[in-house]
Amino acid sequence: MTAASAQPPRGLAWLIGALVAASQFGNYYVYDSIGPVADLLQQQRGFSDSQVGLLNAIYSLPNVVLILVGGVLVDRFGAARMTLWTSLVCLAGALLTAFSPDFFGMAAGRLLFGIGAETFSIATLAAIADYFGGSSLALAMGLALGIGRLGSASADMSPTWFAGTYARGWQPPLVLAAGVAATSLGAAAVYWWLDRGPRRAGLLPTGNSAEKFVWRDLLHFGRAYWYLLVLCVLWYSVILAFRSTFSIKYFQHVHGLDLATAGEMNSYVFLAAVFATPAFGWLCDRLQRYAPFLAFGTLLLPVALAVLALTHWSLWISTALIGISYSLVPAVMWPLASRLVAPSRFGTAIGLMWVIQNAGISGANLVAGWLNDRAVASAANPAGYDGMMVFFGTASTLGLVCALVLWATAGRRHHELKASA
Ligand SMILES: N[C@@H](Cc1c[nH]cn1)C(=O)NCC(=O)O
Repeated sequence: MTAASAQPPRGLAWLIGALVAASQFGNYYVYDSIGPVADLLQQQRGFSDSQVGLLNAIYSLPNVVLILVGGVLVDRFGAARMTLWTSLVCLAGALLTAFSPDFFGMAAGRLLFGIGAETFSIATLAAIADYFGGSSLALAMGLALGIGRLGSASADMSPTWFAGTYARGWQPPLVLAAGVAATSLGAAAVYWWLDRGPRRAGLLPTGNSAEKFVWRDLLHFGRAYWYLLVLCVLWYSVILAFRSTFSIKYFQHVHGLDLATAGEMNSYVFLAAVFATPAFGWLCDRLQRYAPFLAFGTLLLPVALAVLALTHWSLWISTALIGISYSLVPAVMWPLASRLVAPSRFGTAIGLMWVIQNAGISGANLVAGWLNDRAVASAANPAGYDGMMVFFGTASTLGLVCALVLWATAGRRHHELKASA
C-alpha cells in the first residue's frame, strides 16, 4: 500500500483500475443476490425470515475478527495476490450457496463468501492505492465503489433482466450469481498477471512489508474517530440489512409490488450511487467540508424510513432519499476517516471500523429477521413489519445523533477535524 517513487504507466493504472472495478462488480452482485430470491426461498424451501436474514448475517459474522487479519495479509502478500486468492474463495462460496441441498450448506456458502469478500474489498482499495498515489486516488476509489454499486443494482434488476431464470425457481438465479463470481475471478487473475511487470520493475511495493500490528495504536485515535466509527456501524447496519436483505420483500408485502418491480425499485438506490458516489466525493474534496455533508446524508435515512412506514407517498420519494444517503455517506466517510487518523494508522482504523461494522450488520439482519418472524410478517399481515421499521428507524436516528455530535465537536473545517484526531 505504500507509494513507490516512480509510478506505473498511467494507461496501465487505469486498466488495472478497470479490472479491479470489474472484479468489485462481481463481488457486490453476489453479496446482493439473496434479496431477490428471499421470497422464492420462503415459498419453495420454506425458509423463515430469520433464516433469510442469517444468509446475509453469516457473511458478516467471520469478519468480526477476520477483517483485521485480512488487512495484515494484504500488506504482507500484496494487493494483487490477495485479490486473486480472495476472489477464488468468493467463487467457492457462491457455488456452495447455489448448489447446496439444504439450508446449512447454503449458510456455509455465504460464510465462505463472506470470508473472501471483505478482505477482497480491502485488497481492491490497496490495489487502487498502489496505482493511484497522486491526485486521482479519491476519484479512482469512488469509481471502483460506483462500479461495485452497479453490481448491486444488477442483482436487484436480475428478476427483470433474467425473468426466465427466476421463473425456474430459487436456484438458477444463484447459479447465475456464481457465474458472475467466476468473471470476477477472471478479472482478478488478469490484474494479478499484469501487476507482475511493474512489481518486478520495482515500481510497486513487493509485499512482505507489513508494519507490526500494535493493539495500543487503537487507543490513540481521537474522539471524532470513535463518533465516526459508531456512525459507520449504525448507518451501514441499517442500510445493508434493509436494502440488501428485507426491502424487496417489504415492498412486495407492504406496498403490494411484484418481485420484478420491487427489485427494480431497490436497484435505483444502487444505480444512483454509481454516478453520485464519485460526484459527491469530488464535491466534498473541492469544498473541503465533510461533517455537514455526512450529517445531511445520515439524516436522510431515518426520514426515508419514516416516509416508507408512516405514509402512502410514492415509493420514488423514499427511494430518492435513500439513494442520496447511500451515495453521500460512503463518499464522505472514507476520506473523512483518512483525515481523522495519521496516515500510518489508516489501515488499522478502517480494519477496526469494519470489524465492528460487520458485527452490527450481522446483528441487524438477525434482529430484523427475528422481529418479522415474531410478528408473523407477511403479505397477509403487513403490520408485522412495523417492529423491524421501528428498529431500523431508531438505529438510524442514533446514527444521526453521532453525525451531529461529530459535526458539533470537531467538524467545522477539515483542519479542525485533523486537530481533533
Ligand atoms: N465493509 C464493507 C461492507 C459492505 C458494503 N457492501 C458490501 N459490504 C464496506 O463498508 N464497504 C464500503 C462500501 O461503502 O461499500
